[in-house]
Amino acid sequence: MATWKIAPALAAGCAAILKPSKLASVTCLELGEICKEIGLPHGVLNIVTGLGHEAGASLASHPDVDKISFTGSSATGSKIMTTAAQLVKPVSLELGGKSPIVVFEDVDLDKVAEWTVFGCFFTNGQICSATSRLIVHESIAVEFVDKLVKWAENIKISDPLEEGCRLGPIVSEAHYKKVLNCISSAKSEGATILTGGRRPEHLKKGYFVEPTIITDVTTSMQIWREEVFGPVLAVKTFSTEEEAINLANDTHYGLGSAVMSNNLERCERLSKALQAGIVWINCAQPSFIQALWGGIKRSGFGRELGEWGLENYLSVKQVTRYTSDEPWGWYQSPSKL
Ligand SMILES: NC(=O)c1ccc[n+]([C@@H]2O[C@H](COP(=O)([O-])OP(=O)(O)OC[C@H]3O[C@@H](n4cnc5c(N)ncnc54)[C@H](O)[C@@H]3O)[C@@H](O)[C@H]2O)c1
Ligand SMILES: NCCCC=O
Repeated sequence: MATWKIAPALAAGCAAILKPSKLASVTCLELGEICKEIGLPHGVLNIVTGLGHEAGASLASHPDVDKISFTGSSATGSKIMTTAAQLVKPVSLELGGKSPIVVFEDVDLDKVAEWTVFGCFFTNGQICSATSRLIVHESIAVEFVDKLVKWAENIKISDPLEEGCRLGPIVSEAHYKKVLNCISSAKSEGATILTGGRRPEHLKKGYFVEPTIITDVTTSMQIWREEVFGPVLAVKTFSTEEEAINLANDTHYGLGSAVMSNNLERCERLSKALQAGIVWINCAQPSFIQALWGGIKRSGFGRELGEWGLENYLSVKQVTRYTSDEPWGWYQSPSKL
């Protein structure tokens, strides 16, 4: 995702400093090597590794950094915005989400089961736009959720270097514990873990969590409201389109959303009604370099990718040249007195 920022920044003529996550610095350093190989002039792209509260915070508050483009959690985004405000520094923020996937009763259940599983469990749910809140029509809920459980239990969980792996480990020990904690809080609040919720039996080490589906969820539960950033799907049912929209929008996030229905007029209505920066119709997660990316509400602001991504690093300047031979004439000339 670093290239979502670096490519348009360099194309717009800016020099850039990339500060990767401490958990994912190596690929960014490799990107630096590639830039050297292709002859990018020294100093145009600078990569500073380090801890967020040290390296990240220092960059955010540095008077020579003219613009901050941040991808990360809403909590850190808020800190960065506070820091940047001191110097009236522009920011664009790509933050967290708790994205809904709304499934109507007229769909092909198997096709939509695969999209639902992919939308939430792809890269272990460690995607900002993971469609982690399933809102399914009550008339198909039992059959659909039953299928989801079968799809989830069929996912190959293994060392990501193993052939056919579709779910690897969580990024760190701390995050692994956070994911398990979210699941146990849901349980203690009265939700039901239909499948998953623990380490797979065949993997004795590594931060693996089985794909998890949770029902009997209420809208006040943490599992419905807060981002897990792990392979955890929370399920609620609806009876009318209006109820589905209200459930989908009842969140302080607004990044992704998906609607699954064979009625394209209904999809169109929902794509307008859903309060999110991204709407997928009859799919979830495919993203394209030409199509804008970004959220509303606490998922942030600003858009990356496509021509919108370039605008983050451009500043429009007004230049006015006076072309008339006539004087301006607002004041009376003293020579005429
Ligand atoms: N909207 C998007 O496009 C998008 C994409 C990917 C991830 N995300 C979000 O990112 C989060 C997961 O990533 P994470 O765990 O790395 O997030 P994080 O907020 O913990 O860290 C993100 C970055 O901020 C830095 N940082 C931490 N404290 C800082 C501070 N005080 N000042 C400046 N920088 C600081 C970290 O070092 C890291 O590089 C999730 O919430 C996810 O939804 C959003
Ligand atoms: N497919 C893009 C995902 C970006 C957020 O994590």
